[in-house]
Amino acid sequence: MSAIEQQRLIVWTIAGSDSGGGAGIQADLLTMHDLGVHGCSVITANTAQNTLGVPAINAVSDEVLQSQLDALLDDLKPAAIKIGLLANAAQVRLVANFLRTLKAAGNRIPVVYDPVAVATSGAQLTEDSTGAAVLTDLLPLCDLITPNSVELAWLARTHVDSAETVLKAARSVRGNHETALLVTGGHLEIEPGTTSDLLCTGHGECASHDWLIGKRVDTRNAHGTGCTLSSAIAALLALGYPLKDACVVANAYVRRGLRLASSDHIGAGPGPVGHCGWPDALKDFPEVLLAGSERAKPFGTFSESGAANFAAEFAQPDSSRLGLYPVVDSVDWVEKLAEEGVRTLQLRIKYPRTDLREQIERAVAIGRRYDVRLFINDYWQLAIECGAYGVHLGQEDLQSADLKAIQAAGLKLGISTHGFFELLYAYQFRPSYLAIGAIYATSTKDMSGQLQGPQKLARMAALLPDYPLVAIGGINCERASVVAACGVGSIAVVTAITEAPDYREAVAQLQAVLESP
Ligand SMILES: Cc1ncc(COP(=O)(O)OP(=O)(O)O)c(N)n1
Ligand SMILES: Cc1nc(C(=O)O)sc1CCOP(=O)(O)O
Ligand SMILES: [Mg+2]
Repeated sequence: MSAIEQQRLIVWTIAGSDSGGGAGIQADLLTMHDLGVHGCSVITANTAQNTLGVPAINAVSDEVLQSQLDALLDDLKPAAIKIGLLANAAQVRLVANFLRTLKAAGNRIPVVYDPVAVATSGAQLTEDSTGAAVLTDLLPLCDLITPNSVELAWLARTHVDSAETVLKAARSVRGNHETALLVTGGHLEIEPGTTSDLLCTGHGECASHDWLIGKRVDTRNAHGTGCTLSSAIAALLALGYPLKDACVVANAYVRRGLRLASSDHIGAGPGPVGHCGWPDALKDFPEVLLAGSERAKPFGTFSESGAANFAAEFAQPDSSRLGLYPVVDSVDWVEKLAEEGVRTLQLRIKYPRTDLREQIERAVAIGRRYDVRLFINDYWQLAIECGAYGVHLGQEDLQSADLKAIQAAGLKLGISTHGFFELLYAYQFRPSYLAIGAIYATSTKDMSGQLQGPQKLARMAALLPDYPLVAIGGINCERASVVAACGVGSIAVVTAITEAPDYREAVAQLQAVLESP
């Protein structure tokens, strides 16, 4: 094994072999390789199949299944596990016991289960009694399960044919478990020309759901999409992607595979989905449905209050490259940095005093005098009243702020995002800029669990090449050129300037990085 391969994270697939090479273990290993992890396989059944059907399942014995799991555990410990076809209830219980033992030993390994029950051809792939064992034994041990609507109906023992019935069935399958559920929408067309995946996450009071709407690709080469999606999610979880990010990137990976394999001819029946590398085109990514948009109506998530406050397409800044963007907590800093020729600034006051309005008024006046794009963090009403250039809001503010009022007043709007899911969500509002953070660990604010790093930043920036993008979090003079090379036109900093030994020197260095071609 080469040095590079030894550093690769290991992901297991516990699934059936597809002799036709389009789905099952074969699709899983192609996906894992494509996304940069090392795939190991535990074969549950040697299916005899081609693009026309599945003549035989050929489940392996419990001993054969167990021996593969034991061999891998001895030497090739996984960073994530994907489970696909389990041919009978005994296999479900065996795999569940294995996972239970792993967890009892203190292992925290993400598990994604794609409850393969019916092939795209319509062939039944698992014994009927398997569904009950899945719900009682396996589901509680999984982080995510990814049924399509047919498999969801099979698990929930109900009919699924609309957004409402998908949601109801998904809730009944999840019960009280923390296991997230992603219902893939390839079999059900809720909105013409699109696929709608339902992602249910959280637990108890925090339970929520999101619809991911993607362009439907007109192709018959869709064999193996479920296996590809679930193994892509497992690979991404192994690589440290949060669950929602892993789901939207995997969704795009599959759509890219469908799009690029659409003209292939492999076999006389539906050919395999392609495995075509990292998804770097926005058109392959799903849109995250917003509750206030008209589009939410057929999904039952439309609310009058959401609609009353929904606004998109905010005023664009004069340049998509906002340059150096210091974020400071006082009017003094606004003035000192404006004097240094900084063109974009944010006033971020986290401990407001009684003279907050006056501070904002003074900052706005300085901004006007020096022709600075001055954004006010959080206090959108005062920003409107004082005539600021713009407002910066966090994701959670999007529910409470009056977006229509911000838009009507002509203020620019910047929105914080942390990862692919939030980026896609915030992009629906078409704000004046999108901030991506935290790129590195920062002492200014607790961003643990939300660190992106330059590779993810570059991948996100590639999706929106012409959009005003701002990188923030832990960026200093040494790191600035790496960050700028990721494709953002602006870098926001707090301590790199406010705690610099010489702030003028820091401004000059950071500006030089951002202005160099
Ligand atoms: C440019 C920029 N990006 C992100 C943030 C963070 O904003 P938010 O999520 O609202 O968090 P607080 O700043 O309010 O703690 C920002 N301020 N500026
Ligand atoms: C205020 C803030 N927001 C972030 C985000 O990721 O949304 S990171 C951050 C702190 C930035 O401070 P510094 O430049 O000192 O690391
Ligand atoms: Mg804020």
